[in-house]
Amino acid sequence: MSKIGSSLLVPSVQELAKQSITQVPDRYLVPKQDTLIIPKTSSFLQVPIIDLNKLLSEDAFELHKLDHACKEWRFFQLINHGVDPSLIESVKLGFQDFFNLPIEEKKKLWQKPGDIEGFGQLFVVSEKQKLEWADLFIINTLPSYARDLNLFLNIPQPFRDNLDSYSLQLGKLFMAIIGHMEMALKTKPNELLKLFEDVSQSMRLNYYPPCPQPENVIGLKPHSDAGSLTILLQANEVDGLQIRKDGMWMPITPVSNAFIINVGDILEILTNGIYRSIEHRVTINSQKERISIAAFHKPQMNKIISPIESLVISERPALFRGISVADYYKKYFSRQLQEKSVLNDVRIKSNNCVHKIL
Ligand SMILES: O=C(O)CCC(=O)C(=O)O
Ligand SMILES: [Fe+2]
Repeated sequence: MSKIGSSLLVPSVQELAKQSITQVPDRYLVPKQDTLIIPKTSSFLQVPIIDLNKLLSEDAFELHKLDHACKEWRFFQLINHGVDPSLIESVKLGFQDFFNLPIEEKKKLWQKPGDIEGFGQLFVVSEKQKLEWADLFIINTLPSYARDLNLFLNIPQPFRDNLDSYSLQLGKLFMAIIGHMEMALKTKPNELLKLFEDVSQSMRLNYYPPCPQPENVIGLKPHSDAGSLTILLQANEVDGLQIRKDGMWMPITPVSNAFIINVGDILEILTNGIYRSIEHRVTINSQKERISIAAFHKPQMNKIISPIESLVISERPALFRGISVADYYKKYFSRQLQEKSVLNDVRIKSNNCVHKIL
């Protein structure tokens, strides 16, 4: 498979954090993040919780809740999702061991110049740019024939097999969610689903070490995900994820046994802006490491993405021009992560209507 991007090689932050430094190197120091935060105790703002069991039993109210969550929050937590809880536990434990492998072992799985899979970072396009306080492991997981076997087969067991089962279960879960979104959006049957035949899934394992100056670093800059839907597993009990809500940042504490699901750019394009991608960021803790696994889902690289037919009507003309998935990702990986800048590039600019950028 041809490669869709690369990122400059950077040192491991996990190794740096092990050295008990008191002063963070300049490359990671960012201006203080805007801290307009919605307090966690704010009771009027409840992150939507969607129950997949209810959706599967054709509960009309739950379908309405899903639609509302995607329109108003662009983000929800999913319970009763059907993914095997013992598998999830094994994946969490496997993740810890995987990142705790000796650095010599991890180097065998490090990103190669010109590629993005493996241990490393993303969106590093200049030696001068500020870096995030995190290490990643990136891997294409579905369809299984698209896997880089050199990388995949070098993941130690039993983590490799667990990651394999986890990726298959999440792929099915993704299709179930999209199927329900299609019903909520009242598209023609299969209009969205058919784009995701042989769904392409990649995973990003995020490891955020503790930092002695947490307010001066950022774990993950404000961004929207490029894919259609992200299924995120917060893999330990440390908070850090924040979503942008009404111009403020809202910290998210995962509900137990739930997945965090968020709308990405490609779904915003396909739904003609009815479901919009959500900006989010990750802050760092002074004492504790944080780990998470994001699974991104997109149509195959050669597919053209543009607003689907039933969602383009005279009162709502197409908001985005068509672009191939491959070209979208090439843009995404060729620049620093910056809010919704790539999506804004494919937005149709019209004189009569000012489209909301966020
Ligand atoms: O670590 C998290 O909670 C969020 C990760 C994320 O946003 C991403 O991997 O795109
Ligand atoms: Fe993200």
